[in-house]
Amino acid sequence: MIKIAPSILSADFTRLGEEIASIRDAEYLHFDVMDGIFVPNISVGIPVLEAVRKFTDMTLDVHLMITEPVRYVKNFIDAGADIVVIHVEADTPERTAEALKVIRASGKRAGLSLKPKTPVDAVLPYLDLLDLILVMTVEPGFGGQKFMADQLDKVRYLRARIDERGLGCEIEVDGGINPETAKLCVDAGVDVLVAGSAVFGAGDRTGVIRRLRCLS
Ligand SMILES: O=C(CO)[C@@H](O)[C@H](O)COP(=O)(O)O
Ligand SMILES: [Fe+2]
Repeated sequence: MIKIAPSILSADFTRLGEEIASIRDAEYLHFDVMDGIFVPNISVGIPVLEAVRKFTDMTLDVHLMITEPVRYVKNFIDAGADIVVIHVEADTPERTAEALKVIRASGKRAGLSLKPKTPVDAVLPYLDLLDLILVMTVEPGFGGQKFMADQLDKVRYLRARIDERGLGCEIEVDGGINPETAKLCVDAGVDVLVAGSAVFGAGDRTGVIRRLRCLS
């Protein structure tokens, strides 16, 4: 069963509660955090995550696009994150492993993401520490960009490595996902589809979530 993770980056922040209520058919709520350094944009952070946590019991999938995330992973867990995804490019290998261990030691799910230009084998040393790998299918920083189909080779490669080792790690894709590109991702072996503009740009949220699951 494919999981859908609407990204609230594309939601109407003046009506955030209603927007979250409109996507309760989805499995995860994707929460993008940008620091203006790791990516050329700044989004929302800990106080907004705390407010979202109070409002919903959905699984909160927090995508940290920040440098040296080990400094803040505990704060995001305390604010209510269920899954904390950091970037493999954001710190040294030692501190990346340390951050992943902190997440798991807190009883939360640990994720690692890679940017389009990062080789797929960058995440392999961390496989035993991971509950989720997030393959970026756009350059991180902005919603509404065009899907990069060449990133699906990474998905196929990771699917094979995860399955041959019998791991439970999920593969998530993020960027430019709509009902057409969702089908390509699912065929390549993706478990979780992040979608921002495709979900929040649609009037019928239930219908678009169903179409993203490739059910109709
Ligand atoms: O992490 C990011 C962007 O950096 C994403 O989660 C976007 O928010 C996805 O938006 P769409 O491409 O689906 O509009
Ligand atoms: Fe994201």
